[in-house]
Amino acid sequence: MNQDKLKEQVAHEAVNDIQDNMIVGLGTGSTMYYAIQRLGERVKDGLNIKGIPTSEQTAKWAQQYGIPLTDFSEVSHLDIVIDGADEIDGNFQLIKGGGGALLREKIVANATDQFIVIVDESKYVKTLGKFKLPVEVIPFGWEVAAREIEALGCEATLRVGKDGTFLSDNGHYILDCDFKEIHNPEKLNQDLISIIGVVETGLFINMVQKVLISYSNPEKIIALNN
Ligand SMILES: O=C(CO)[C@H](O)[C@H](O)COP(=O)(O)O
Repeated sequence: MNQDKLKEQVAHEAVNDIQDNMIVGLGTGSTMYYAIQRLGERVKDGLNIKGIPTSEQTAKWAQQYGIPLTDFSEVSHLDIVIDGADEIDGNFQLIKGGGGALLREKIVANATDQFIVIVDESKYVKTLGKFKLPVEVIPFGWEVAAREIEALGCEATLRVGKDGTFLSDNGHYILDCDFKEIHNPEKLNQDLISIIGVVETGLFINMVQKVLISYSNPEKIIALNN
């Protein structure tokens, strides 16, 4: 089974957890696309929910599929948040931000006690770090922040989009940081966040309640509860 099919299956499984009257955090990325599509079908069939999107792209998809949206001016707690990830390890620690939405994703995930992560088998790793860690930084003086980040033991590359330097939905830059292997994600997160100019990191530490992983051979979805 190809990776897209695995993403679709795990996304559909997660949407089964959504019930009437919930406020739902909607993550970002290609796995979430399938979840939004499926959730839109359930809304069409009468499910009454409101979503909070973690990116402009997710907001567009949600509107396209008829999912009513709300925001933090109306809501302070979310009943459930569903999101993809770039890597997850056996301690439920994550790397996110491949799509550049890590800041809003972390704000939304922090507002629930039901943060559900949906991944295909390729994302479940022994040690984090093969995927370059996204770190969101203020554009002014980003070079200084990058040098301090590199002093922690990585190569930091400024992310480029199709129109030049990539800008997050918040108007910030993203540095993709190649640490190769991250053995103490909690400490690294602390070290990074203490650098002036760093807005947020793609390390999601001790935030996940449940992960759903789709496998192809044999075909199955495994739920791991934290
Ligand atoms: O963190 C993210 C976006 O900022 C995504 O959840 C992550 O990049 C996974 O994306 P995909 O489902 O497309 O593989």
